[in-house]
Amino acid sequence: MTFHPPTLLLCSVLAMAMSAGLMTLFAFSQRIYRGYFHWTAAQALAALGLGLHLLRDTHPAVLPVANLLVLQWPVLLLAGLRRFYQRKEMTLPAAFDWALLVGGYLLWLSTWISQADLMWRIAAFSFAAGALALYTAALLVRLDGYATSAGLKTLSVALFVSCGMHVWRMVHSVIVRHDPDSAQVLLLAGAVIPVMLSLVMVYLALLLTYERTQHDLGESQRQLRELANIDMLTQVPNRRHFHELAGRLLASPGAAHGASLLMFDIDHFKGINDRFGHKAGDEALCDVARSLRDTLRVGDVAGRIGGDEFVVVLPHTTVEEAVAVASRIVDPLASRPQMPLGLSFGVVRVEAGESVDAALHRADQALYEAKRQGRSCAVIATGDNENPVFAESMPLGLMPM
Ligand SMILES: Nc1nc2c(ncn2[C@@H]2O[C@H](COP(=O)(O)OP(=O)(O)OP(=O)(O)O)[C@@H](O)[C@H]2O)c(=O)[nH]1
Repeated sequence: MTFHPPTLLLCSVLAMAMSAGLMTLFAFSQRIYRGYFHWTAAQALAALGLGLHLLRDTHPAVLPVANLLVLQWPVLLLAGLRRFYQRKEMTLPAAFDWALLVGGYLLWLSTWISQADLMWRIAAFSFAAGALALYTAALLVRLDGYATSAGLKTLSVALFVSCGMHVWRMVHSVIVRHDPDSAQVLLLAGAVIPVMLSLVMVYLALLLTYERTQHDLGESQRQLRELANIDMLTQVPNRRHFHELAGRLLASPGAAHGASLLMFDIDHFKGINDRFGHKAGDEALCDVARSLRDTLRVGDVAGRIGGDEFVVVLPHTTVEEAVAVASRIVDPLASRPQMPLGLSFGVVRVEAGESVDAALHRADQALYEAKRQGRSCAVIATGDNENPVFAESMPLGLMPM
């Protein structure tokens, strides 16, 4: 089978122009990301470069422009990827891309000027194009998102294949140079490579856009969940989320057995707000939350359930051990340089099968009793919710304010 070179070239140009057109159309109808226009420009310029090849027999002077437009493709593709991904993710700076393009182009240009033999000219061009494809593929596989991106994997495979075809084309143009069948195959390869890459590029641009949209959507959902669950001031779970977490914890087999619950608040917090201002009050709340987070183990569940009111569920912990935890929460707050803070605690054991609300109710009564007994202390409540029995308060080392 023989091919008619101008017809083959025209088909390639049309395919590339259509892919550039499709990408442009997509850009105007969808939300696109940074870098997308570089990819579209790479396609359009390569199509233009191939189109100029149609004039090479009648106007040989167009060749230097035509080949530069074809060779730029991997470098503009990388420029787009550098904008799409974080700049720091690429292992080499952009200057390397452009230096390689200039080097490859000058190699072909000097061969074109110095060699009348068409085969050597083809070999030089294939060498430059193959090196650029290999370099681009090597950078892609080192990207952080490579392992999870079908688009990047497809593109890198296409680039490796393209590199292989260029090497094969180079070897054939130099070694099997006078075989007419080979000339046909070389011609076919020269037309197929750009079309293959441009089709992969359309797929990649759509897929990367889709992957980025999915990623952004997941990130927004994560942020929304955080906004709905976490108290923004203190960064501990809010009341609703605490109920969820504590309910799940107490329902888990074994965890409910031997769990304790601590409810505490800052003594005379209203006075702190009134005397030092709301900002100082907010800072006090943040310091309490920090001490709470630093003290808890993995598996403990804490929450801010009111203005200055916090609660903690400690699985596999006796009430005596829970009082020791309370003391550890208070310790750093006692040496606060701005003003020492006093905390009062209600401590209860969570009975097997008991709901979070029932345990909270008893802890609230114990906290009230701790306030009544002079604050800066912990009171353990036993018995049931109707008839709680309060133990003697245990001071937690802070002077009452
Ligand atoms: N700075 C600040 N204050 C808050 C916040 N939420 C609630 N408050 C204030 O916290 C104070 C809570 O005070 P009270 O519940 O009366 O208790 P208290 O003054 O600590 O008194 P005792 O608990 O009896 O020792 C109120 O004045 C609320 O306005 C907040 O997010 N930031």
